[in-house]
Amino acid sequence: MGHCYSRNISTVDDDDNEIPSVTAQLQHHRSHNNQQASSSIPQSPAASEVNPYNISPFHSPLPAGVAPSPASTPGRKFKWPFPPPSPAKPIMAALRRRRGAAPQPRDGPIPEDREEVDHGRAGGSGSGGGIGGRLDKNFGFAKNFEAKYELGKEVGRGHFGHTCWAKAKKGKIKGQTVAVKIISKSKMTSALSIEDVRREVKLLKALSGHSHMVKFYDVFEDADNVFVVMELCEGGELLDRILARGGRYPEADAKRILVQILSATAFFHLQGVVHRDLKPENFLFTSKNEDATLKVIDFGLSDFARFGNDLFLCSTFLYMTLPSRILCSDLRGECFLCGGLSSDQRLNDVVGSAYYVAPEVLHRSYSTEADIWSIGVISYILLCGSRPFYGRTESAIFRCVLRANPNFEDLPWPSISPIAKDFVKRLLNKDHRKRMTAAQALAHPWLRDENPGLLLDFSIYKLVKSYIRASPFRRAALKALSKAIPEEELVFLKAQFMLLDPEDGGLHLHNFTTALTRYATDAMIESRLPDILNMMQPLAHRKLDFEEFCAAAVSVYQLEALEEWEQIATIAFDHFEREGSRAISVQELAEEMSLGPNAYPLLKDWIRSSDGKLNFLGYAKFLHGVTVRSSSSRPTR
Ligand SMILES: Nc1ncnc2c1ncn2[C@@H]1O[C@H](COP(=O)(O)OP(=O)(O)OP(=O)(O)O)[C@@H](O)[C@H]1O
Ligand SMILES: [Ca+2]
Ligand SMILES: [Ca+2]
Ligand SMILES: [Ca+2]
Ligand SMILES: [Ca+2]
Repeated sequence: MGHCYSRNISTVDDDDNEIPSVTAQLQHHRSHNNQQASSSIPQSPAASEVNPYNISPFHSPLPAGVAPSPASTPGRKFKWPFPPPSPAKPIMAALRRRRGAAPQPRDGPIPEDREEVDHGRAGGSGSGGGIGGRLDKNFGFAKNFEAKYELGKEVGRGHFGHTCWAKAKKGKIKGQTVAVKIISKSKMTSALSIEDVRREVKLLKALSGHSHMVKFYDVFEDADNVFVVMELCEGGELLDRILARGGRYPEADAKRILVQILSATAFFHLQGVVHRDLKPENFLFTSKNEDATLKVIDFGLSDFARFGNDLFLCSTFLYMTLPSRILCSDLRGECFLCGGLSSDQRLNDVVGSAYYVAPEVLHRSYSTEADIWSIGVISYILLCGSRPFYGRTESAIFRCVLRANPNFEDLPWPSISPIAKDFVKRLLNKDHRKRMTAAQALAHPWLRDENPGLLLDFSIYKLVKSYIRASPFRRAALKALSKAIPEEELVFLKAQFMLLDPEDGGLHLHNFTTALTRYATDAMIESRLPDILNMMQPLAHRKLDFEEFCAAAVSVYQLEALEEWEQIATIAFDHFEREGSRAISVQELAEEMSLGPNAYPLLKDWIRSSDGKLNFLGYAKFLHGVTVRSSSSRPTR
């Protein structure tokens, strides 16, 4: 228990001495699938000895004898068990306990009962959807699917639906072959699951124009199903290609894949959308060609990003569910479970496949950075053929995600370029605030040359918003910091500045608005981005020149993750000391940081007794808007 290690896809399992031939594996796989289809009897431990999942290089996260999910894609050459996308068990178990029901075993099989788990969300009862209740499953979609399309064979299957080949009988795309994802209404057993399907269709439609998003054509329904008609991607899943190669990509090939993944991600993040289920099964190639275009699919777990209003889980709650001491000491703020919300209000969803799930998804609210983590996991797998976080059970994987540092020492890492390693590490930072954004990742020196062009980074908006709403003292601190920004980051900031189309050397509010409008889809309109723009109102009456833009748009957390942080902070502090010359009291400082009197003892240490100014330590902490645990309120970010 608690062992964290990554696995080599192309090597033998400790427990097995020989790798069976590919054909043998396939035969095992087929017979296993048949077995599953013909009988629902759980496998005995004896049966698991011949279970092909035991020889899978992707180790089953399920305990011995527990059959993996039946979801499988026909025609797939290799099929290793990936867990279903809902590591919701810990939260559900804790809720049950809170309601006085018996706890469920912590390391039991991953729940397949989607109806109960409901994508990891609690609160079905609160939202009016109960099993067997009268749910309105009418979406208002067209009803004449059969008149327009001729359905062919199945091309893929997931936990929520299966996808078939089809041919358009009439209309604009007459004669064209398409893919149809068929989602059964019988699986929609709560208002939330219906809402999820509605949102999946809405997002697919809104994001459809981008070159790395699957193209949406049409949507229909009948009494039993919803039919989502989209572009047919004939090249199969990225997962299959990774497996076919034994998991290792030469850097040049990995880069080609990642640039496509990241440009799609930068695009939907700019729209205010988080995918939440980025994994190699959810990227498809348009054709069988080696250099086929990659497309993102499956917005079934997606949602609009929440910006800056994080909710917190308390350590007691987490201690019950994920026994990790790191979590407890790390948590700050108010728990949304104990902090007065009733338990039938919606939890922050815990979604995404276990292997790709970001630490903050496991311990608090999260946003677009969680997708970046998943891309970090994919990058790691592409480059070295192993998973960075591995465990035999779902909670073992989670512990590993929370505690373990991925291995960058063993083979083949010594042969991988340091710049590629730096790239992966900057995606897999456990602190979501220190991770690169998708637009930054595309500008990283490892990818820069592959890159078709820089993209507007939505996170700039968040940073500028908090800068212009910060106190003058804090802005002065950030201005001092901007004098010490390393060249690499300056290049990125300059590019973002130019993308915002400055006038007479500076940016006005309308430059920010116009730049967003240029890229806006229907998704953006429904997202929180318009709220952020509203909060930038103070910029209507002034202008940010490049120097001040740097102070506003630099991420202190990201700088702090750099090896040179100490030097950067020292240079910045020297500037600040010269310019921020006024003496401050503890009360003033607490006010600047919106902290209560509880924080006074701590803030005292930040102020030099000789002259009442911030000391170096205080300056560095002040820059981060550090959270003081004992204080009654949190600073705004
Ligand atoms: N446009 C498409 N073209 C070709 N195949 C597709 C297309 N869309 C989906 N598929 C196939 O169907 C599979 C399932 O689709 P999708 O991921 O949308 O379903 P799901 O039930 O939401 O899956 P999950 O279990 O990951 O939530 C995909 O992994 C892929 O193999
Ligand atoms: Ca459900
Ligand atoms: Ca699948
Ligand atoms: Ca999927
Ligand atoms: Ca899905």
